[in-house]
Amino acid sequence: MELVRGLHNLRPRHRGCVATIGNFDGVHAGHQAILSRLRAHSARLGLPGCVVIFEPQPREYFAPDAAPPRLTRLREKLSLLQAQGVDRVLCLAFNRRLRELSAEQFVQQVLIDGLGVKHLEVGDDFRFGCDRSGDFAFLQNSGERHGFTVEAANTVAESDERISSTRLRQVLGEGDFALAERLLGRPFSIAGRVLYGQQLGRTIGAPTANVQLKRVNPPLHGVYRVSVELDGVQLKGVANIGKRPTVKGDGKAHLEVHLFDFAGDLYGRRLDVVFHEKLRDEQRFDSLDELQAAIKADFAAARAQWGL
Ligand SMILES: Cc1cc2nc3c(=O)[nH]c(=O)nc-3n(C[C@H](O)[C@H](O)[C@H](O)COP(=O)(O)O)c2cc1C
Ligand SMILES: Nc1ncnc2c1ncn2[C@@H]1O[C@H](COP(=O)(O)OP(=O)(O)OP(=O)(O)O)[C@@H](O)[C@H]1O
Repeated sequence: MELVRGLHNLRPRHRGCVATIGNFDGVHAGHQAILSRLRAHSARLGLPGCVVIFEPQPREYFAPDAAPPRLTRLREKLSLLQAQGVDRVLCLAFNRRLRELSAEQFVQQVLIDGLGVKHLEVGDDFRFGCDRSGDFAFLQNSGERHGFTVEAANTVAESDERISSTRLRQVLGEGDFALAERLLGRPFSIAGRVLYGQQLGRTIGAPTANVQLKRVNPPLHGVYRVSVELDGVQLKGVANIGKRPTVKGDGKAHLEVHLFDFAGDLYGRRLDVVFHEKLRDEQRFDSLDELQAAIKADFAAARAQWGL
């Protein structure tokens, strides 16, 4: 899969493709349905399938402090899109210039001049352009004038409710990982590289791998039962996602994972942490002794659930 960052990096060889546009945060089952339509049209026309995404996502640009948590950061999103058979991703910086483009200018500059789109696949509720003025009817009309076809994919629902990134955030917030798995078509996980921590964990009997969380605002908070696949073996453990209010920290959210019956060195490795169950909220304890006792209880609870 090829990643093109910004319109200015598009070359004449990129012209001629089938495309879809959106945030695709989480690459959930609704997104996967669109991507499957994209693959079908790509095969029919013998043209590459291209996904246009934005970084930051529009709401992160408009309201950085009030934007919803990210389900997938760029790297995770790209690897999930690749796994869905996408040939090319055009990642556009969402900035003032982009936000000011009218729907008409967006079609002209991105779809026609940039990508030479022959078929566009969108969801039935898709809106774009300055003030979200471009909708399906607008796209169909543009297509007729510029020579591309447009198709609106049917809504994918679960229990009569539309699957969306927003719904996933809510379901994850409620700790319903079984439902999250149905909406995603895979278990929810967070991937990242293991960084050096403060080395305090081992002194309180809980050595942890500190997984780099590039998200300021993760979709989960608290203590969870988790697993990690390492060299083909499933390791079981517990994780805490939070600001660690008991110890002096940097005020940012951290993801720390303790794996049971494991003593290897994980520094520098990429882990994909799969979440299975929420055990409790993160708390501020008055002493390290109390924190240590709580962590010990978390370990016991998770081990019991895992049958270890
Ligand atoms: C299972 C588990 C539960 C945790 N719960 C809390 C908590 O409720 N409150 C808190 O302040 N920190 C909590 N922590 C984070 C610890 O404060 C942290 O692991 C410890 O400070 C070690 O940090 P270090 O690995 O950077 O040295 C938890 C960690 C684990 C592994
Ligand atoms: N459940 C679904 N069924 C069909 N199409 C969908 C579904 N969810 C999203 N899409 C389509 O996938 C494309 C990308 O969607 P996008 O990520 O922007 O929205 P979303 O998942 O609904 O997120 P949000 O909850 O933030 O609105 C859009 O064309 C959208 O209409």
